[in-house]
Amino acid sequence: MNLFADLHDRAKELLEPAIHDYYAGGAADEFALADNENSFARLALLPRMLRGGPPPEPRVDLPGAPGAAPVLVAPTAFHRLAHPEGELATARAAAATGTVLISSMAATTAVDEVVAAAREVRSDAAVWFQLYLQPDPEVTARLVERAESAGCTALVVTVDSPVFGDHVRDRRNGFHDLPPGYEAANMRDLPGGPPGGTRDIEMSPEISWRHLEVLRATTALPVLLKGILHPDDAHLAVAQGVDGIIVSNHGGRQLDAAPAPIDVLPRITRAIGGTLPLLLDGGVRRGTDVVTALALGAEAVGIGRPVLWGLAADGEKGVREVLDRIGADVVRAMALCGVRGPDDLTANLVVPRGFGGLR
Ligand SMILES: Cc1cc2nc3c(=O)[nH]c(=O)nc-3n(C[C@H](O)[C@H](O)[C@H](O)COP(=O)(O)O)c2cc1C
Ligand SMILES: CCCCCCC(=O)C(=O)O
Repeated sequence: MNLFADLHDRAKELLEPAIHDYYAGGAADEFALADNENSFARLALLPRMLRGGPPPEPRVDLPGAPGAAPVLVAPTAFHRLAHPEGELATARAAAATGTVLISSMAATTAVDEVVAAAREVRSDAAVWFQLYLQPDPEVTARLVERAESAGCTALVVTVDSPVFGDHVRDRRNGFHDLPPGYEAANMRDLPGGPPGGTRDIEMSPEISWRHLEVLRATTALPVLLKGILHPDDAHLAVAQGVDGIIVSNHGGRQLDAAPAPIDVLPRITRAIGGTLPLLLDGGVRRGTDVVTALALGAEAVGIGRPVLWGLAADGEKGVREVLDRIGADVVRAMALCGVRGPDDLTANLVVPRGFGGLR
């Protein structure tokens, strides 16, 4: 049971089983997928009492997103498979709640339309563009131009996908391609693609820090890396001058042996905390999960699947419900912990659950 269980149930009723499985599934034995939520359940919060003060107002300053909610919409692919309005519905709901939307390169709606939908609702809505670096730098450059001219305020480069994870459910269901009538709309009219058609997204083990250097030389937008788990990579990211890190195991969809992000966050915070913004995603399902991640060094967190469940259950209204629920739950969790906002959250509020009472 979590804050979104009813929306997941409704989404499961409405979605084609193979599409539900694509969204819900993880890689291989789904150990990482399960661990993402279970690791939060293994942590407890030590609340402070009688602190006085106004109700918490959780807002954070992020690259290209001042005063944002501390919960972001993580990039997820193919929203039109969940609802006919797809990414447009997600964008409107995110904008209405002051939530940063990280729009996936694998969206079924082009990024300029996504940003326009968000900005119709709120003129300063922050949309970041998620990017898989492509082996052909010309293709990457064209995608970056698209994101820039759409008005995205940051780029999120996903670095955990040198190959696609082994999605066992998709194999079993024969779900390998987008069904007819859908396209990865950002991949239209790119070099090497079919004339007037969409190019495949390539995941390639060739991609290295050198590609990132080239990218950073071609854009003035802040660049965050998504999918860092090893503290040594966090050091390298700092040395490269990136603008932020999202600690993530891709929702358990890539390396199944990867640890839960919340379990490695303290090491990454110790390694590089304070030098650049750290974000986290994977398994965040309650306000207390958000508070735990912020206490352990994250500035903000992303949620992936719950947004898809809201979208499938009730379009824009359903996504809004998800973002409103988690927003209110964060305020409640902070108030119950006796903190006024993210700045009051420190690692000594977090203890292992069942930590031994008087010991
Ligand atoms: C159906 C689905 C599609 C995803 N597509 C992308 C994507 O296009 N790009 C990306 O960087 N991450 C993608 N992710 C990973 C999410 O950004 C995020 O890391 C993960 O969903 C967070 O975990 P959660 O779903 O437990 O909240 C996807 C995840 C799911 C479930
Ligand atoms: C080769 C298709 C790329 C789609 C990527 C979507 C994704 O990241 C996922 O986890 O699914």
